[in-house]
Amino acid sequence: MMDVSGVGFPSKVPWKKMSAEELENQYCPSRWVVRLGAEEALRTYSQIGIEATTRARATRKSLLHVPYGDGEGEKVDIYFPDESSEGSLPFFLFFHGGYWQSGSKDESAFMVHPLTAQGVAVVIVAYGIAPKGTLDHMVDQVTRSVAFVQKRYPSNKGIYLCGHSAGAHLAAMMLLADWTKHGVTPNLRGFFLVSGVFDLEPIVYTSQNVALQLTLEDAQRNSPQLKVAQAQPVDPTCRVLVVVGQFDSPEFHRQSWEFYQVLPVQTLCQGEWKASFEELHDVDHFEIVENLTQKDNVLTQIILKTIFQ
Ligand SMILES: Nc1ccccc1C(=O)C[C@H](N)C(=O)O
Repeated sequence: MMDVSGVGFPSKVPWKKMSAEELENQYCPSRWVVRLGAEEALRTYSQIGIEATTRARATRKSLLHVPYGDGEGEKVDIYFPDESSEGSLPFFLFFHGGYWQSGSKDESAFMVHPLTAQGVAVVIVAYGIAPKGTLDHMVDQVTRSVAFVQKRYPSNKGIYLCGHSAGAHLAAMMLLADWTKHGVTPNLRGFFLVSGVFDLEPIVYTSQNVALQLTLEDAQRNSPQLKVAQAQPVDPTCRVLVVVGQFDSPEFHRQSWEFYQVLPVQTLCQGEWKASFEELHDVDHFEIVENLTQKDNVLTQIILKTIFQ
């Protein structure tokens, strides 16, 4: 593709100059894991997710497979702190990753133990992955899951959305949601966008698109990178944290940094979101979430501080 940036200036869209192999590589997070081989990294990730979920279900008060809609698979698992009054709590919703085509709520309860121990209710959200589900439908499902939590727990102490990888994209799309047609305005107080993809155009040219079947128009319509500057701010004190792992690929770093740059942040008194950007030291695309099983982990602590500030 042609470089229109001019000689001597780095292209604003470096991926357009990449070979197909390089683009594929940049958007394959497991190939950037340094501590393990790619396949072993994916296996370990799912194993840690399954163990955390098994533990959460065995030790925490929970409501499992609660429907948030009539569609197949439109379910959430809700985990509560011990001896809590069910409604008056901060709610932390997690949207799993896996390029909108893998992963499930049943292996994604990473953060349940440390967050519920501190008095936070954790909701792990399932959505209909590709090739069965389309991206537009996933965005609609996630929107309905957030509205569902607000309707079920109207006295909540804040709703916090966290997504990883493709799930961070889905969470970011909630900055653009039109809540009026859902009959409720969720009490959104924070977004934790972990190693996300916010401009979907490059994905169209990778093997991920075999299952996704995104057209360029689908990708643009679903790119918060292109839309968020025009979005209505949610709540003046709502926090948006964009975070990426040190060992994430350069394209993943660019995705997070550029999304942070277009967030309409500015100052609190102008009524816009308080945003911050963090590169987490010494973690890759998978460890960044695996470590949420630990209470002393940096990101766990950032999440707790944000919720209880
Ligand atoms: N399973 C995941 C869970 C979370 C986030 C990404 C993935 C991926 O599999 C990404 C891609 N297929 C990879 O091999 O890196």
